[in-house]
Parts: sequence; structure tokens; C-alpha cells
Amino acid sequence: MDLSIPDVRGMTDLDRAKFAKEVAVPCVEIQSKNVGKSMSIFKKYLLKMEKLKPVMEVDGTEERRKLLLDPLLLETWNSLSEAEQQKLSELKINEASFSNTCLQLDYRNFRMEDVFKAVLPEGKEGCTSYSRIGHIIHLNLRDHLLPYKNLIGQVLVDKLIGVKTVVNKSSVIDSTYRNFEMEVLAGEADFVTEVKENMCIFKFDFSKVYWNSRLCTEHERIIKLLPQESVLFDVFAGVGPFSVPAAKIRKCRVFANDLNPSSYHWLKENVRLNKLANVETFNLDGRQFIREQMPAFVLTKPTVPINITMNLPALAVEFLDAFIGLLHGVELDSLPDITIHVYSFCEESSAFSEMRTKVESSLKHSIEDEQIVELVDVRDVSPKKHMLRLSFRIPLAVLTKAPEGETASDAKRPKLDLELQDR
Ligand SMILES: C[S@@+](CC[C@H](N)C(=O)[O-])C[C@H]1O[C@@H](n2cnc3c(N)ncnc32)[C@H](O)[C@@H]1O
Repeated sequence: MDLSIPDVRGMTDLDRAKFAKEVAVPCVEIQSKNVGKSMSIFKKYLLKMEKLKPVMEVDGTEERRKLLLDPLLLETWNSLSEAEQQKLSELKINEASFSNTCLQLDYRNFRMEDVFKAVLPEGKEGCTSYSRIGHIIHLNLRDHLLPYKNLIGQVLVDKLIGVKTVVNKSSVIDSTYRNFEMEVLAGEADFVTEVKENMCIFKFDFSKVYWNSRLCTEHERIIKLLPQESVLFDVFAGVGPFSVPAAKIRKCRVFANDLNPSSYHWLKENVRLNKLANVETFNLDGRQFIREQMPAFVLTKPTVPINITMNLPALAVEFLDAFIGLLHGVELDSLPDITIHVYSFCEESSAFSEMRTKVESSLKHSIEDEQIVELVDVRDVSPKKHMLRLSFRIPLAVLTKAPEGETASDAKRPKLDLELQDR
């Protein structure tokens, strides 16, 4: 009564026929009308395998049913407790009701995890973790699993409902747009996918833009920090996982920017799909976006709290210099309340101090403790590399700093210089 998968260890091309086997399993034959009542006892002993109904018809009769039992849990009448036997006797079930039956098992009956355990090198089967992006499964296979990549892809397509495409990352993310090359391991080469995150719909071409489902909680944390009807400037917006929920849930006015033309395309599409009227989209370099869009807004609505998200961990800190002198010479009626959420990769051991030092050196200014809103360890990218977020109120002295060499009288800039538009 061995229900395990036949010997398929080392298989690299999926041969489903090699999973077929015949087994005898214990069963109990009972009157159809008693199936429901008997479940208070038998439910926990039923044979649970994929695509297998443990309550089977008995040839030629509607009156009787066969319950398939898991041999590891219950083999005979004698394995039942006295109380269980007593209860079953009342349903006319007894020792004679028990027998064995022959089952033809095949590939479809085995769970995905068991297939991987049976095929992949012993002790290394656990490395097949994946993320799901709509109908796409994204793998990041370690070298020792590469010989099995097509089998792994095919098993995922076969076993996971709704999965049509399996891709493996074939280069590290180092492109400007943070997307990566991918190899289709199984299924269709269809990369346009749709996901739900934070109650919003996102559609995008996964091969051309950055999307990471593991950031869902971080996106949610930021959305929760935003005051209702405040303003968000999303400098590296991608396809909108901060911008779209901010506009939809927090009713924020959003200025969303991304340099990647494909991200920009899908960002606009996601604004449309989520029926949002309060998002303006831009396809600019982050520095240009900050310098062109922020001052004009601050001038017209100086009292509205502004949050700025800068999620490009490899580089975002370097863009902070765009804030130096941004409001220099601008006559403000009140002090703007601007919070920056900037992300960076740091070494684990020194992460928190490293992050603060990096930000301060880019701003060329120190940040007081009371200006720090929070410093969050967002996720481990690798054992030594952590993605951190520093959320801080930008010191006014940074925004109003005069360019080197400028005198006090040069500093007064009339408001109209900033090409005021009603934003
Ligand atoms: C790590 S992704 C973050 C996307 C999104 N905010 C998220 O949380 O998933 C960084 C984004 O920055 C964009 N990007 C890279 N360099 C840029 C630049 N100089 N200016 C504006 N956007 C840039 C990339 O195209 C990418 O969409």
C-alpha cells in the first residue's frame, strides 16, 4: 500500500507516464444514504489525493458507495476505537464492510510538492520558491536546479490553477528600468498580466516593467501613512503601486512619474482602469520631475501636506540633491510640510546608521532626530543586503539654501518666475 511516487529521481523532461502505478488501498462499502452520517467518523480517515474522489460509486448500484481510506490512518475495522465501532454499527457498518480496492494512480493524483521531492536531487527540492504575478510564475532558480528548469516550469503550469506562463530570471536586475531578462520555461510567452494589490487593479507587461509582489506590505504601509486628501509625489512610480492606491483609497492628489516609457504607459492605463481623476502622470527623469513639478505646487497649495516616495533603492538617495535650494528665493506664506520616503540598500550590520549618513551626505545637511518619521527594514534582498526606508521631514534649510556664491539680494525671486499654473 505504498502511495508514494514511483522512482523518477533525476528526470529532466517531464514524462507523465512514469508516474503511473497501481495500488491497493483500504476501503469501506456502505449504504449511500449513510454516507453523510458516517462522515463524523470517516472524514478524518479518507484518502486525500489530487483529482481523486474518496467517495466512489459501486458498479451497477446507486444504493451503495465505497469510501477510500488512507492506509496510513485507518486500515481495518480493528483500528477503530470502541466508541467509533459502536456508532458505525448503528449505521450497519461492521468488520465485513472493510476490504481493499485497486486504484490506478497517475501524475494527476500527486501534489506538486511531492512531484518536486520525487524528481529533484535529494535534500535540495525546497529551492523552488516562486512568486506569482497574475497568470505568470516567476522563478529565480539556483544553478543546481537549472537542469530541471523545463520540468519545474511544466509541473507548475500543470498543477497551479490559472497559471499559463512560467519564467526564470536570466540576469540580475541591473537595467535602468529595474526589469530583467527572463526565459520562458513553460506555457505561453504572454507577459501582459493583471494583479490586484491594495484594493486596486494593476495591468502591465511583466517583461518590460518593474513589479515585485513582495513589496505589497510596504506599499500598504506607505498608503496608511498618507493623510486623506493630501498630496503624493511618486518620483519612481513604476506602474503605480503607491500612486494608484493613494489616489483611490486616500483620495490624494497624485503626481506620478517614471522614466521607463513602458512603465509610464501602464501607469496611465492603471489610472484609467481604476477610474481615477486625481493622478497626473509624467515620463521624466526623477531629478527633472522634482525640480519642475514640486515648486510650482508648493507655491499654490503651501499648507497641504506633501509626501514624496522615492523607491529606486540602488540610486534614489543620489537624487536627494534635487531638493537643495528647490524653494530658494520663493516667498512662502507658510512653511511647507514635506515628508520624503527614500529607499536604499544597506549592509545588514550597519544598516540604520549607514542609511542616515547616506541621506545626510546627499542633502549636504544633517537631519534632526525629531525630523525622522521612521526608519524601516523593508526586506532582506540577500543575507547581507537589506532594503531600508528612511521617512523624514525635509529640513527647510535644505529647500531654501542659496546656490553657492549667491548674495542675499539675488535671492528674492518673484513668485511669477515659477510659471505659476493652477495645480
Ligand atoms: C524599484 S522600481 C519601483 C517601482 C514602484 N514604485 C514600486 O514600488 O514597485 C524603480 C522605478 O524607477 C524607474 N526609474 C529608474 N531610473 C529613473 C529615473 N532616473 N527617473 C525616474 N524613474 C526612474 C524605473 O523605471 C522603475 O520603474
